[in-house]
Amino acid sequence: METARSSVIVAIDGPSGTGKSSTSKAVAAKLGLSYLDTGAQYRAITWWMLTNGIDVSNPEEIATAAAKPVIVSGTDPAAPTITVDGEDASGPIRTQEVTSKVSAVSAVPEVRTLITALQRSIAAAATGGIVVEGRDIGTTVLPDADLKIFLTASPEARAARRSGEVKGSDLTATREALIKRDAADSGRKTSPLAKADDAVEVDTTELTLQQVIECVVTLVEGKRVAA
Ligand SMILES: Nc1ncnc2c1ncn2[C@@H]1O[C@H](COP(=O)(O)OP(=O)(O)OP(=O)(O)O)[C@@H](O)[C@H]1O
Ligand SMILES: Nc1ccn([C@H]2C[C@H](O)[C@@H](COP(=O)(O)O)O2)c(=O)n1
Repeated sequence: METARSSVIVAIDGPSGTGKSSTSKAVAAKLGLSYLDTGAQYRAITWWMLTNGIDVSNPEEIATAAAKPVIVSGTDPAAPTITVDGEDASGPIRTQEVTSKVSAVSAVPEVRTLITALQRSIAAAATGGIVVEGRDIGTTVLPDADLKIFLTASPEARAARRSGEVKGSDLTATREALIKRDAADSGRKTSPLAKADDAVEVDTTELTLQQVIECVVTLVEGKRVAA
């Protein structure tokens, strides 16, 4: 007999610009789930390091400072928030400077241990279910997630999407920057960007955002009704 499950944990991973945030937020809002942007947490710790004079080219210095900032994520998909030591960090974490340094900071094992523990505690507290998006959610953070999705798209499509967000941006430079960041995120030793063996891969290159959202909603609904 099929029974409705009260909560579901969804892990959505993939490279930069594949649509993880847009899709995860929309799916969570539509299904009444919480939402966690784990990239925002790595950006937040990177921003704290930069504003506190930490040399982000020095992994030992990063490791020593990693436990100092207090990072708090709000999980309402309609208004996700992120604060560092009580200060709203949602704007500063999106600067070019943070984007260019976040891969180096997030590769430090001590940083990953702390942020992973934070992510697991947030997921455990979300008793109504949650969509968690990032790079290592299905492989490392929540290996027992009910549903794992790995979004992909061609570098050209991803660069075009990102360029569309910033007026006058250079498409080639945008493409090179995201390929470089993906290579760093995939090549690090500790919990690299990777598809979990049991993840469903969705290539979004030729899909509209609405089509991706509908596809993921269908997959989640399938999991919400337990066999
Ligand atoms: N299928 C799609 N078709 C067209 N545009 C899309 C699609 N999916 C997402 N976008 C757009 O692409 C941009 C990047 O999407 P989004 O921020 O959700 O990606 P992401 O995977 O979370 O990226 P990052 O990992 O860098 O944060 C946004 O402007 C979004 O509206
Ligand atoms: N689970 C995660 C999420 C993010 N990161 C790192 C690697 C990304 O380049 C960076 C920023 O993420 P974005 O905001 O672009 O989604 O954070 C990670 O290592 N693990």
